Amino acid sequence: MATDKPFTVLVTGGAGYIGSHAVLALLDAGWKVAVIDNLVTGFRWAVAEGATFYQGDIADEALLAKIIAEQNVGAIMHFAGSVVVPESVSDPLKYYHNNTAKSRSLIGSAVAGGVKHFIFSSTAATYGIPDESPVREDTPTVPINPYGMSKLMTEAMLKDVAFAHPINYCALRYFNVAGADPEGRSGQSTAGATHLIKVAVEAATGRRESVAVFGTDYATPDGTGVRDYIHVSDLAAAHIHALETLIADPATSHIMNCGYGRGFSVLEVLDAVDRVTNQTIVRKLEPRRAGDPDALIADNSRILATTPWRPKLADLDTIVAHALAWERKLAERG
Ligand SMILES: O=c1ccn([C@@H]2O[C@H](COP(=O)(O)OP(=O)(O)O[C@H]3O[C@H](CO)[C@@H](O)[C@H](O)[C@H]3O)[C@@H](O)[C@H]2O)c(=O)[nH]1
Repeated sequence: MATDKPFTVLVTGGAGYIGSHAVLALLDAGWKVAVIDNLVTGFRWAVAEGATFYQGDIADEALLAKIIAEQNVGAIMHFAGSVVVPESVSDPLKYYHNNTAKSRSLIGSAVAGGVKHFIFSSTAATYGIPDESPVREDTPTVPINPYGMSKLMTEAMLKDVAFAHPINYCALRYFNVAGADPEGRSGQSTAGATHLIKVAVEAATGRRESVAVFGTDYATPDGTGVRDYIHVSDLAAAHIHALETLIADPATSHIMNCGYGRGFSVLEVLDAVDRVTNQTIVRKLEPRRAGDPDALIADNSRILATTPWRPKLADLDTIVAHALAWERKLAERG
């Protein structure tokens, strides 16, 4: 595609769930895209054809230097990392290695290669169990697991590096990411997923017998946990708006929540899945899962005020319908 964009965007983890959607959104917006992914949890087929693919490790400094030079990389969107919260509790060093140490190496490669812009995939897990919801960016960050801390440490590195070197950054703190590309080009494929909407559509397509409802005694209207579910394609679009805002104004906000500012309970999500599929999935009421806050909803006023990003796919049934369509596609593939 002909492009008026000034440089290539390098997407780390572009074969993964969120990264592959960012690649699609960048290509759709006319950006030139390169992807680096080690394919440990990502899939080669998830990388859109228009992107130049490099299989390798983000901490491979020689490879990064080569990619940055030969692709004229001016921005990095950094998604690569480990993302399973309970695993981060049982194997914290894996998270400090994959998410923190390797990010340190990648940021070093960006500075050495003269990359000017860095968009970082951060998380609402940096807030831990906040005292109040909606959560603002200046709500204290007190992660309750190594996953959240590994991301918060990377935010801290970026802040210090951006002060010392000619690179600017934006860290996007995601709330609960769900759904799939509306055109069916990508989706969430990880086996053994634990995320509610993924689990629920697996049940709706016969890959599981039931869905556990973890806790019915939370301080929420129906007693089940409330989360701010954001469509993965809206999230991908937020990255492009963050990048374009950063290019226009390097002093723009460096931390932005990504959510819709509204929440749904576990039971409301399961009801949506029933509505969309016209069936009733089996609910198993179980005790609370360790470390789950009652409610986690983004205050998204900063990203709305700072960038032109606006939610387009916020309807819960739409999110579920897209997740379901992708799940059916996976089932057909076997
Ligand atoms: O089988 C399930 C799975 C989840 N839940 C509940 O559903 C809600 C959402 O859970 P889940 O989809 O697992 O997401 P979270 O635990 O909210 O964590 C997400 O949001 C975090 C940010 O706070 C990110 O860091 C994590 O990567 C991301 O998984 C919570 O109330 C869970 O207790 C169930 O009741 N049954």
